Amino acid sequence: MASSKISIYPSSSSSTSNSKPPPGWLEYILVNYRWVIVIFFLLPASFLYDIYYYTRSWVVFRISSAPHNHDKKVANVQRQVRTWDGVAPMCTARPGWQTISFREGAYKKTCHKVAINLVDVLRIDTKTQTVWCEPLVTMGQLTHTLVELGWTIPVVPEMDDLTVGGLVMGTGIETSSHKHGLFQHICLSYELVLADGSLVTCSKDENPDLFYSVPWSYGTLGFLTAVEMKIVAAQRFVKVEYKPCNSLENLVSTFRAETWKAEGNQFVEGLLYSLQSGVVMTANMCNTAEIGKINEIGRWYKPWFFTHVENYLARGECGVEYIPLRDYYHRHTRSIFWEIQDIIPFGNNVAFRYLLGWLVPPKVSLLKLTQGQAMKELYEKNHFIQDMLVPLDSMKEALEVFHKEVKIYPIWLCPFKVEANPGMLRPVGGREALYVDIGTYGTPGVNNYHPEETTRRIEAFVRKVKGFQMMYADSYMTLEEYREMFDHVLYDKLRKGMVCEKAFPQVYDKVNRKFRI
Ligand SMILES: Cc1cc2nc3c(=O)[nH]c(=O)nc-3n(C[C@H](O)[C@H](O)[C@H](O)COP(=O)(O)OP(=O)(O)OC[C@H]3O[C@@H](n4cnc5c(N)ncnc54)[C@H](O)[C@@H]3O)c2cc1C
Ligand SMILES: NC(=O)C1=CN([C@@H]2O[C@H](COP(=O)(O)OP(=O)(O)OC[C@H]3O[C@@H](n4cnc5c(N)ncnc54)[C@H](OP(=O)(O)O)[C@@H]3O)[C@@H](O)[C@H]2O)C=CC1
Ligand SMILES: CC(C)=CCC[C@@H](C)[C@H]1CC[C@H]2C3=C(CC[C@]12C)[C@@]1(C)CC[C@H](O)C[C@@H]1CC3
Repeated sequence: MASSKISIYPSSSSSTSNSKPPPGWLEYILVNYRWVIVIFFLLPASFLYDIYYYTRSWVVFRISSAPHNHDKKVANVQRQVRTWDGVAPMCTARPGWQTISFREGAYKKTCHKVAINLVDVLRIDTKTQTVWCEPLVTMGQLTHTLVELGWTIPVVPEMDDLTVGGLVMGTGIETSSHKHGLFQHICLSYELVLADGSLVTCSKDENPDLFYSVPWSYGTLGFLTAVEMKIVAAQRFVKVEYKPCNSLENLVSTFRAETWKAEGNQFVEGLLYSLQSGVVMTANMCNTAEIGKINEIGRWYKPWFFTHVENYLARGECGVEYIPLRDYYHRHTRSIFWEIQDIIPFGNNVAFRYLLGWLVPPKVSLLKLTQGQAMKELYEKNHFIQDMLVPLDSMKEALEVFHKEVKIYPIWLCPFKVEANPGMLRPVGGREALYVDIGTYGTPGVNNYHPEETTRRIEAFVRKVKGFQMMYADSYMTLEEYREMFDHVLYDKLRKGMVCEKAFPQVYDKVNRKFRI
């Protein structure tokens, strides 16, 4: 069972078990007792960091100073671009350790850095049901602001430190994506500073080529300075129905049927605990709840969500619960999906939860900053973090491939639709199509795991079924393979037309494993 596997270290059967213990006492502690550093340093630091930023955002939003300052801050970005010396290409000055990505880009060391200090929610318009925000606004900050006012965005990628800018320039997904699409599909317009320092706005109707090329371009067409997004009414609870499945066929058919349902099922999610067992969850927002069925899973003493779901499987019972909306959005936040098992092995122990659960999780950025070389290498050799997006019709085959290649459980399953729009992401068959995100995070349970070769085999499978790879993870594709997976026609045209070639790196040189440290 998933909850028993709590080590990133090679299992005795693993072929990578030749990694030697690292030298130095600090590295020894970091590798063998990482939880000491996490509990005594990272958790308090994460807590203080959150308090500072939440207080600041709250004050700024209340005194409404952000809209006024926005123009000045954008002018500063324009000034930096206009005075760029033209030698090294440009990227944002956000340090690599701060990002929610498995690695840091090597280009951050060589590129000319442009500071984008744009961190605020600008305007919420409940009449037009839109919100304007700056690119460094985080998911936690945005939904915190919106939910208090009775609103939310239709797709809330749930790790709270993900930024609007990162999600627009890369991509974002959540369990409502089968209805609303990816994060970029809930965006109505973007404001950008281009390579020549000009400020443009783009939408479906204004500069549509740019609008459709921004997603998945990773900051290689211009600097994002504001985003306009749809908002929808928030309700108090999410009614979640848990459906345990005891065969792969049953799980796949239940998951697909629930995703295809025209009515209801605002959220659909699957957690697979072995190749033959998992739980499909369907959910809808509501304002009232049945007595005795409310579960505030966000409370600090509650068990990790994936272990809670596993109980339905163990009992073999369907179930219904009413989860407060923000607790639902956060359901995998406290346990960083299931990655926290490796970091605080006793984190789900009831005593720990009651005593220190309120401080969890440590910030991903601080974990990255303090992991050291030895820990980084251990993760590199013995850990696999990937989200592969495959057409729903290929779901069963894909899960079998993952089982053969890495055998990691739980697996996160999240359906989403890809609209037939121009841009990097062309749906299979050229028409709107449903896909599933297969999220695999953990220590491979196979003997022959090799980071590059195994990932390359999985990437080849994903290309074969006309799927996509999420680029925050390590991608080992060649340039030709990458261009086969992502349609570069419009992107190339814009890069030429907007003189981006000298101004920004090409996207492959930012996202490929070769260009990461
Ligand atoms: C000093 C202290 C005392 C506490 N006492 C209690 C108590 O008495 N009872 C109790 O139930 N709990 C208590 N808690 C724990 C608290 O309830 C948990 O931290 C809970 O998980 C967070 O709920 P919240 O709604 O307050 O979220 P917040 O504190 O607002 O947010 C927690 C984290 O989630 C992120 N986040 C917020 N909204 C979203 C969203 N929509 N999507 C993604 N990320 C988001 C934030 O960025 C933040 O990092 C305490 C915590 C502290 C620090
Ligand atoms: N649930 C989900 O959907 C999840 C999504 N992710 C992934 O995480 C990433 C987002 O992480 P986050 O830390 O927020 O973002 P990052 O800082 O990692 O940024 C991602 C990319 O967007 C570019 N970018 C960010 N802001 C701007 C801007 N203002 N102008 C131009 N380019 C910009 C960055 O450029 P530069 O390199 O120049 O800084 C970088 O290439 C996405 O790639 C997403 O796919 C990860 C986990 C979960
Ligand atoms: C829901 C989707 C689409 C993706 C979720 C991905 C996350 C589970 C990973 C994204 C970045 C990952 C990192 C780690 C754990 C898993 C992620 C959060 C670490 C914190 C693991 C410990 C290492 O020392 C640092 C890693 C940084 C990135």
